[in-house]
Amino acid sequence: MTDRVKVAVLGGGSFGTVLANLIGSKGEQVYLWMRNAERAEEINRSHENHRYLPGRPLSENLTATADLQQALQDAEIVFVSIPSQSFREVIRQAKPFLRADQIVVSTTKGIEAKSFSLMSQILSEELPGNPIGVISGPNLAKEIVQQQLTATVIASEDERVRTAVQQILHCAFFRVYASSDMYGVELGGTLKNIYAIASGLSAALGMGENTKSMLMTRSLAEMSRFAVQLGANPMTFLGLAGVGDLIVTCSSPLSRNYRVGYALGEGKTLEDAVESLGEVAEGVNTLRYVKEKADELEIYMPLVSGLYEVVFNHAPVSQVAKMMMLNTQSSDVEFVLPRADL
Ligand SMILES: NC(=O)C1=CN([C@@H]2O[C@H](COP(=O)(O)OP(=O)(O)OC[C@H]3O[C@@H](n4cnc5c(N)ncnc54)[C@H](O)[C@@H]3O)[C@@H](O)[C@H]2O)C=CC1
Ligand SMILES: O=C(CO)COP(=O)(O)O
Repeated sequence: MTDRVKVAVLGGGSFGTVLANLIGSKGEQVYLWMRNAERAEEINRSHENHRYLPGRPLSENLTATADLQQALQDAEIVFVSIPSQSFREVIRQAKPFLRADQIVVSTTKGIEAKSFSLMSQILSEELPGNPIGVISGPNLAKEIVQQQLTATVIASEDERVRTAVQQILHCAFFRVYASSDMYGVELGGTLKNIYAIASGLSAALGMGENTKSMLMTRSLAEMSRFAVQLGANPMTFLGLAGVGDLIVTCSSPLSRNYRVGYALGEGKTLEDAVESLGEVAEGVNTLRYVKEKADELEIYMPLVSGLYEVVFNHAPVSQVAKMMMLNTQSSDVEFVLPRADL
């Protein structure tokens, strides 16, 4: 008999592989599910994911598989690391193999088209009986695989989920903090991708450190304004899943969203910028959906509106930036001085 926890990670891209490897390196048995059987075999043979993490040896406790049933049947915790566009489809494929006592945790930082659902909402709809949670925080896959110190947030209304995920993930280079604001934590990770594009763009255009700081701080104001309108707790944005993830994604060329912005700033087309990544950059679609939602709910989001014009309507950045700078005067922290009281 063994008391080792069995875990499944769905999605064999950058983050799924890094997460499975972290769990495996703690001595737990982990299945990494991917749709491509040849690639799974190759990972098991070489103990390396050449496509997403070349040159990084993976734990011997990690088994890659293209067989969903094999991955899921004994798992106590299932992490889902599938881009938002395919998230529901994969959950529906997994559903026949899942029992109601299995914990399901999303790592995905995106929004479903049309429904404007976050991944936790998809999980609640598709798996109403399962305990669910989300993780989010400053978690660049390529730094975690190098064991650079960082932390994440496990958010769930269910205390058992928070404790189980803290136990399975925490280690000397990865701390796991808890939250009960699942929606806020998830929105933080999702919305910051938009502002990472804006940051990459401004870096490519040679904007200074004052500009960068203003951009990040006003991004935080805008994100929390939007999230509060949608029912999240604004205090969540002071934590790792809010300001923590915003800082890293707006500062690092390891962020794919930042790189898309940078490429746009260098004059590449959106199609070229996205294609040259070869990985998902959730922020592009998120920008589209959040712009629509903000218009519908009449939420003031000047950065989203301005970036939307630049990315999708080819508006010149200088013109958009000038318009924003000369906009009506506003409040710094609107939880201190509400905009309506100006
Ligand atoms: N890479 C990172 O640093 C981090 C990523 N995330 C989030 O995790 C999610 C996944 O990101 P990455 O792994 O980085 O993306 P990625 O682009 O590196 O890999 C995505 C993986 O999903 C697979 N996939 C896509 N559609 C599928 C389908 N229908 N069925 C089966 N597999 C499918 C792809 O084949 C690929 O292996 C994203 O929402 C991202 O925002 C979260 C934290 C950090
Ligand atoms: O969410 C991330 C880091 O926390 C990864 O960001 P990108 O998807 O922009 O690479």
